[in-house]
Amino acid sequence: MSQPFLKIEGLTKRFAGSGGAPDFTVFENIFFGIEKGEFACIIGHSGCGKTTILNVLAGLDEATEGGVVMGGREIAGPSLERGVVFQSHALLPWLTALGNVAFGVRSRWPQWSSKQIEAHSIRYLEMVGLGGALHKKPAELSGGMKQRVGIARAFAIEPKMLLLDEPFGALDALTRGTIQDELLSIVQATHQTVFMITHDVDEAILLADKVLLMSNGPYAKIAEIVEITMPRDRTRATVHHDPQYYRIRNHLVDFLVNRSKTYAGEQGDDPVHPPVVRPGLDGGAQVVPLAKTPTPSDQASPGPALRNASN
Ligand SMILES: Nc1ncnc2c1ncn2[C@@H]1O[C@H](COP(=O)(O)OP(=O)(O)OP(=O)(O)O)[C@@H](O)[C@H]1O
Repeated sequence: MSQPFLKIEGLTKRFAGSGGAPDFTVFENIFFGIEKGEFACIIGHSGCGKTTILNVLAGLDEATEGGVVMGGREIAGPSLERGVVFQSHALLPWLTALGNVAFGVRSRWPQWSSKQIEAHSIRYLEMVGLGGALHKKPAELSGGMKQRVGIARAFAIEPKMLLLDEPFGALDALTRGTIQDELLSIVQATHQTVFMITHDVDEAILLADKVLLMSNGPYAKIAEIVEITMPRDRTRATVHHDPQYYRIRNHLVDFLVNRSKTYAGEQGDDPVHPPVVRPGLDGGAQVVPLAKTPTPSDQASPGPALRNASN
Protein backbone atom coordinates (compact mmCIF):
# COMPACT_ATOMS: atom_id res chain seq x y z
CA MET A 1 0.00 0.00 0.00
CA SER A 2 1.42 3.44 -0.88
CA GLN A 3 2.36 5.75 1.97
CA PRO A 4 0.65 9.15 2.40
CA PHE A 5 2.79 12.25 1.76
CA LEU A 6 2.61 13.22 5.43
CA LYS A 7 2.44 10.44 7.97
CA ILE A 8 1.88 10.99 11.68
CA GLU A 9 2.65 7.90 13.68
CA GLY A 10 1.92 7.34 17.35
CA LEU A 11 2.33 10.99 18.30
CA THR A 12 2.09 11.48 22.08
CA LYS A 13 2.68 14.58 24.19
CA ARG A 14 3.16 14.41 27.93
CA PHE A 15 4.24 17.10 30.35
CA ALA A 16 6.06 16.05 33.50
CA GLY A 17 4.11 16.91 36.67
CA SER A 18 5.90 19.26 39.04
CA GLY A 19 6.01 18.99 42.85
CA GLY A 20 4.88 15.36 42.95
CA ALA A 21 1.92 15.92 40.58
CA PRO A 22 1.37 13.12 38.05
CA ASP A 23 2.42 13.56 34.41
CA PHE A 24 -0.12 15.29 32.17
CA THR A 25 -0.81 13.51 28.88
CA VAL A 26 -2.29 15.99 26.39
CA PHE A 27 -2.77 13.45 23.58
CA GLU A 28 -1.66 9.90 22.99
CA ASN A 29 -1.23 7.64 19.98
CA ILE A 30 -2.23 10.07 17.24
CA PHE A 31 -2.13 8.48 13.81
CA PHE A 32 -3.22 10.04 10.51
CA GLY A 33 -1.99 10.71 7.00
CA ILE A 34 -2.35 13.56 4.51
CA GLU A 35 -2.00 12.96 0.79
CA LYS A 36 -0.15 15.34 -1.52
CA GLY A 37 -2.50 18.14 -2.56
CA GLU A 38 -4.98 17.32 0.20
CA PHE A 39 -6.48 19.96 2.51
CA ALA A 40 -6.99 18.61 6.05
CA CYS A 41 -8.62 20.56 8.87
CA ILE A 42 -8.42 19.58 12.52
CA ILE A 43 -11.21 20.49 14.92
CA GLY A 44 -11.42 19.87 18.65
CA HIS A 45 -12.13 21.63 21.91
CA SER A 46 -9.67 24.05 23.41
CA GLY A 47 -6.69 22.37 25.06
CA CYS A 48 -6.90 19.03 23.24
CA GLY A 49 -3.50 19.68 21.65
CA LYS A 50 -4.13 20.95 18.10
CA THR A 51 -1.49 23.67 18.23
CA THR A 52 0.98 21.24 19.78
CA ILE A 53 0.45 18.85 16.84
CA LEU A 54 0.88 21.70 14.34
CA ASN A 55 4.07 22.82 16.09
CA VAL A 56 5.45 19.30 15.89
CA LEU A 57 4.63 19.23 12.14
CA ALA A 58 6.37 22.61 11.80
CA GLY A 59 9.42 21.25 13.64
CA LEU A 60 8.97 23.87 16.39
CA ASP A 61 8.09 21.38 19.15
CA GLU A 62 8.95 17.76 19.89
CA ALA A 63 6.58 14.96 20.66
CA THR A 64 7.22 12.78 23.71
CA GLU A 65 6.69 9.66 21.60
CA GLY A 66 6.03 8.99 17.94
CA GLY A 67 7.14 10.85 14.85
CA VAL A 68 6.20 12.59 11.62
CA VAL A 69 7.43 11.62 8.17
CA MET A 70 7.00 14.00 5.22
CA GLY A 71 7.87 12.87 1.69
CA GLY A 72 9.70 9.85 3.13
CA ARG A 73 11.85 11.87 5.57
CA GLU A 74 11.43 12.28 9.32
CA ILE A 75 10.69 15.87 10.39
CA ALA A 76 13.40 17.08 12.77
CA GLY A 77 13.30 20.86 13.06
CA PRO A 78 11.92 23.81 11.10
CA SER A 79 12.38 23.94 7.33
CA LEU A 80 11.41 26.10 4.37
CA GLU A 81 9.65 22.98 3.07
CA ARG A 82 6.87 23.90 5.51
CA GLY A 83 5.20 27.32 5.56
CA VAL A 84 3.40 28.34 8.75
CA VAL A 85 0.67 30.95 9.28
CA PHE A 86 -0.20 31.72 12.89
CA GLN A 87 -3.32 33.35 14.29
CA SER A 88 -1.28 36.43 15.10
CA HIS A 89 0.39 37.40 11.86
CA ALA A 90 3.99 37.52 13.26
CA LEU A 91 5.25 40.03 10.67
CA LEU A 92 8.54 41.89 11.03
CA PRO A 93 7.33 45.40 11.98
CA TRP A 94 10.27 47.28 10.46
CA LEU A 95 9.75 45.79 6.98
CA THR A 96 7.05 46.66 4.44
CA ALA A 97 4.53 44.08 3.20
CA LEU A 98 6.83 43.47 0.24
CA GLY A 99 9.88 43.32 2.51
CA ASN A 100 8.23 40.73 4.76
CA VAL A 101 7.41 38.44 1.84
CA ALA A 102 10.76 39.04 0.12
CA PHE A 103 12.58 38.09 3.34
CA GLY A 104 11.24 34.54 3.15
CA VAL A 105 11.71 34.33 -0.63
CA ARG A 106 15.38 35.37 -0.32
CA SER A 107 16.00 32.66 2.30
CA ARG A 108 14.33 30.07 0.10
CA TRP A 109 16.17 30.98 -3.12
CA PRO A 110 19.42 32.74 -2.05
CA GLN A 111 20.77 32.52 -5.58
CA TRP A 112 17.99 34.72 -7.03
CA SER A 113 18.59 38.35 -8.05
CA SER A 114 16.80 41.16 -6.18
CA LYS A 115 14.62 41.69 -9.25
CA GLN A 116 13.54 38.05 -9.28
CA ILE A 117 12.81 38.10 -5.56
CA GLU A 118 10.74 41.26 -5.87
CA ALA A 119 8.74 40.05 -8.87
CA HIS A 120 7.99 36.71 -7.19
CA SER A 121 6.95 38.41 -3.91
CA ILE A 122 4.70 40.91 -5.68
CA ARG A 123 2.97 38.08 -7.56
CA TYR A 124 1.92 36.47 -4.26
CA LEU A 125 0.93 39.78 -2.65
CA GLU A 126 -1.26 40.49 -5.68
CA MET A 127 -2.87 37.06 -5.30
CA VAL A 128 -4.12 38.06 -1.85
CA GLY A 129 -5.31 41.45 -3.08
CA LEU A 130 -2.45 43.54 -1.69
CA GLY A 131 -1.00 44.87 -4.94
CA GLY A 132 -1.81 48.39 -3.74
CA ALA A 133 -0.18 48.06 -0.30
CA LEU A 134 3.26 46.69 -1.18
CA HIS A 135 5.18 49.46 0.53
CA LYS A 136 3.12 49.76 3.71
CA LYS A 137 4.51 48.62 7.05
CA PRO A 138 2.46 46.34 9.35
CA ALA A 139 1.46 49.28 11.58
CA GLU A 140 -0.23 50.88 8.53
CA LEU A 141 -2.20 47.74 7.66
CA SER A 142 -5.55 46.47 9.03
CA GLY A 143 -5.72 43.09 10.82
CA GLY A 144 -7.07 41.42 7.67
CA MET A 145 -4.33 42.94 5.51
CA LYS A 146 -1.63 41.78 7.93
CA GLN A 147 -3.04 38.28 7.86
CA ARG A 148 -3.01 38.41 4.04
CA VAL A 149 0.69 39.34 4.12
CA GLY A 150 1.28 36.30 6.37
CA ILE A 151 -0.56 34.07 3.89
CA ALA A 152 1.34 35.54 0.92
CA ARG A 153 4.63 35.01 2.78
CA ALA A 154 3.81 31.38 3.50
CA PHE A 155 2.67 30.63 -0.08
CA ALA A 156 5.53 32.56 -1.70
CA ILE A 157 8.16 30.12 -0.46
CA GLU A 158 6.15 27.42 -2.28
CA PRO A 159 6.40 25.00 0.64
CA LYS A 160 5.64 21.32 0.27
CA MET A 161 3.23 21.68 3.16
CA LEU A 162 1.30 24.65 4.50
CA LEU A 163 0.45 24.73 8.22
CA LEU A 164 -2.29 27.16 9.28
CA ASP A 165 -3.10 27.75 12.96
CA GLU A 166 -6.50 29.43 13.03
CA PRO A 167 -5.31 31.99 10.50
CA PHE A 168 -8.65 33.84 10.39
CA GLY A 169 -9.54 33.54 14.08
CA ALA A 170 -8.96 37.19 14.90
CA LEU A 171 -10.76 38.65 11.86
CA ASP A 172 -14.28 40.02 11.52
CA ALA A 173 -16.77 37.86 9.63
CA LEU A 174 -16.68 39.86 6.37
CA THR A 175 -12.90 39.96 6.10
CA ARG A 176 -12.72 36.33 7.12
CA GLY A 177 -15.08 35.33 4.31
CA THR A 178 -13.13 37.29 1.70
CA ILE A 179 -9.80 35.79 2.74
CA GLN A 180 -11.33 32.30 2.87
CA ASP A 181 -12.33 32.81 -0.79
CA GLU A 182 -8.81 33.96 -1.65
CA LEU A 183 -7.26 30.98 0.13
CA LEU A 184 -9.66 28.62 -1.61
CA SER A 185 -8.77 29.93 -5.07
CA ILE A 186 -5.01 29.89 -4.40
CA VAL A 187 -5.16 26.34 -3.03
CA GLN A 188 -7.23 25.21 -6.02
CA ALA A 189 -4.71 26.79 -8.41
CA THR A 190 -1.57 25.53 -6.64
CA HIS A 191 -2.80 22.13 -5.32
CA GLN A 192 -1.04 22.98 -2.08
CA THR A 193 -1.03 20.38 0.71
CA VAL A 194 -2.53 22.00 3.80
CA PHE A 195 -3.02 21.19 7.49
CA MET A 196 -5.23 23.77 9.18
CA ILE A 197 -6.57 24.27 12.70
CA THR A 198 -9.97 25.88 12.91
CA HIS A 199 -12.81 26.21 15.41
CA ASP A 200 -15.21 27.10 12.61
CA VAL A 201 -17.21 24.16 11.29
CA ASP A 202 -18.37 26.06 8.19
CA GLU A 203 -14.82 27.09 7.36
CA ALA A 204 -13.72 23.46 7.57
CA ILE A 205 -16.54 22.27 5.29
CA LEU A 206 -15.76 24.99 2.73
CA LEU A 207 -12.01 24.45 2.60
CA ALA A 208 -11.20 20.88 3.58
CA ASP A 209 -11.10 17.53 1.82
CA LYS A 210 -11.27 15.88 5.21
CA VAL A 211 -11.76 16.95 8.82
CA LEU A 212 -9.91 15.29 11.69
CA LEU A 213 -12.08 15.32 14.79
CA MET A 214 -10.16 15.32 18.05
CA SER A 215 -11.68 14.14 21.30
CA ASN A 216 -11.27 16.21 24.45
CA GLY A 217 -8.08 15.94 26.45
CA PRO A 218 -6.37 14.76 28.48
CA TYR A 219 -5.50 11.63 26.48
CA ALA A 220 -7.06 13.26 23.42
CA LYS A 221 -7.03 11.28 20.20
CA ILE A 222 -8.26 11.39 16.62
CA ALA A 223 -11.79 10.12 17.14
CA GLU A 224 -12.93 10.25 13.50
CA ILE A 225 -11.90 11.40 10.07
CA VAL A 226 -14.83 13.02 8.26
CA GLU A 227 -14.65 13.11 4.47
CA ILE A 228 -16.05 16.24 2.85
CA THR A 229 -17.88 14.60 0.01
CA MET A 230 -19.14 17.70 -1.81
CA PRO A 231 -17.69 18.71 -5.21
CA ARG A 232 -14.31 20.44 -4.93
CA ASP A 233 -15.49 23.47 -6.91
CA ARG A 234 -17.77 24.53 -4.05
CA THR A 235 -17.68 28.20 -3.02
CA ARG A 236 -18.86 30.17 -0.02
CA ALA A 237 -21.84 31.36 -2.06
CA THR A 238 -22.95 27.89 -3.20
CA VAL A 239 -21.86 25.46 -0.49
CA HIS A 240 -25.07 25.62 1.54
CA HIS A 241 -27.25 24.91 -1.51
CA ASP A 242 -26.01 21.32 -1.38
CA PRO A 243 -28.09 19.12 0.98
CA GLN A 244 -24.90 17.23 1.79
CA TYR A 245 -23.62 20.38 3.52
CA TYR A 246 -26.24 20.03 6.29
CA ARG A 247 -25.51 16.35 6.84
CA ILE A 248 -21.81 17.04 7.24
CA ARG A 249 -22.39 20.13 9.35
CA ASN A 250 -24.79 18.34 11.68
CA HIS A 251 -22.34 15.49 12.09
CA LEU A 252 -19.47 17.82 13.02
CA VAL A 253 -21.60 19.88 15.41
CA ASP A 254 -23.00 16.73 17.02
CA PHE A 255 -19.47 15.48 17.61
CA LEU A 256 -18.36 18.74 19.22
CA VAL A 257 -21.47 19.18 21.36
CA ASN A 258 -22.27 15.61 22.35
CA ARG A 259 -19.61 13.07 21.52
CA SER A 260 -16.17 14.65 21.88
CA LYS A 261 -16.16 14.15 25.67
CA THR A 262 -17.04 10.46 25.63
CA TYR A 263 -14.21 9.55 23.25
CA ALA A 264 -11.51 10.55 25.75
CA GLY A 265 -9.77 7.55 27.25
CA GLU A 266 -12.07 5.11 25.45
CA GLN A 267 -10.69 1.59 25.46
CA GLY A 268 -10.81 -1.11 22.86
CA ASP A 269 -10.66 0.98 19.68
CA ASP A 270 -7.85 1.11 17.15
CA PRO A 271 -5.99 4.46 17.22
CA VAL A 272 -3.97 3.49 14.13
CA HIS A 273 -7.15 3.34 12.05
CA PRO A 274 -9.60 5.99 13.24
CA PRO A 275 -13.01 5.49 11.63
CA VAL A 276 -13.54 7.35 8.34
CA VAL A 277 -17.02 8.82 8.18
CA ARG A 278 -19.01 10.06 5.18
CA PRO A 279 -22.10 11.64 6.73
CA GLY A 280 -25.25 10.98 4.78
CA LEU A 281 -23.61 8.66 2.23
CA ASP A 282 -23.42 4.87 2.01
CA GLY A 283 -26.74 4.39 3.77
CA GLY A 284 -28.76 6.23 6.36
CA ALA A 285 -28.93 9.48 4.38
CA GLN A 286 -30.60 12.26 6.30
CA VAL A 287 -32.87 14.46 4.22
CA VAL A 288 -32.64 18.14 5.06
CA PRO A 289 -34.49 20.71 2.93
CA LEU A 290 -32.47 23.13 0.84
CA ALA A 291 -31.16 26.34 2.41
CA LYS A 292 -32.54 25.46 5.81
CA THR A 293 -30.77 26.67 8.93
CA PRO A 294 -29.86 23.62 11.03
CA THR A 295 -31.85 23.24 14.24
CA PRO A 296 -31.01 21.11 17.29
CA SER A 297 -33.33 18.36 16.00
CA ASP A 298 -31.26 18.22 12.78
CA GLN A 299 -28.32 17.30 14.92
CA ALA A 300 -29.80 13.90 15.73
CA SER A 301 -27.78 11.03 14.34
CA PRO A 302 -27.21 11.60 10.61
CA GLY A 303 -26.60 7.89 10.11
CA PRO A 304 -23.03 8.05 8.88
CA ALA A 305 -21.34 5.11 7.33
CA LEU A 306 -18.21 4.04 9.16
CA ARG A 307 -15.28 2.28 7.63
CA ASN A 308 -11.65 1.96 8.51
CA ALA A 309 -9.02 4.41 7.34
CA SER A 310 -6.42 2.95 5.07
CA ASN A 311 -3.61 5.11 6.42
N1 LIG B 1 4.55 23.66 29.41
C1 LIG B 1 3.39 23.06 29.63
N2 LIG B 1 3.17 22.35 30.77
C2 LIG B 1 2.01 21.71 30.97
N3 LIG B 1 0.98 21.72 30.10
C3 LIG B 1 1.11 22.42 28.98
C4 LIG B 1 2.33 23.13 28.67
N4 LIG B 1 2.19 23.72 27.46
C5 LIG B 1 0.93 23.40 27.03
N5 LIG B 1 0.30 22.63 27.95
C6 LIG B 1 -1.07 22.06 27.83
O1 LIG B 1 -1.14 21.35 26.63
C7 LIG B 1 -2.50 21.33 26.19
C8 LIG B 1 -2.57 21.51 24.71
O2 LIG B 1 -2.34 22.87 24.32
P1 LIG B 1 -2.59 23.33 22.81
O3 LIG B 1 -2.30 24.79 22.75
O4 LIG B 1 -1.85 22.45 21.88
O5 LIG B 1 -4.16 23.05 22.66
P2 LIG B 1 -5.17 23.53 21.52
O6 LIG B 1 -6.06 22.37 21.24
O7 LIG B 1 -4.42 24.11 20.37
O8 LIG B 1 -5.97 24.67 22.28
P3 LIG B 1 -6.69 25.99 21.69
O9 LIG B 1 -7.79 25.52 20.80
O10 LIG B 1 -7.20 26.67 22.93
O11 LIG B 1 -5.64 26.80 20.96
C9 LIG B 1 -3.24 22.36 27.03
O12 LIG B 1 -4.07 21.67 27.94
C10 LIG B 1 -2.14 23.12 27.72
O13 LIG B 1 -2.56 23.52 29.00
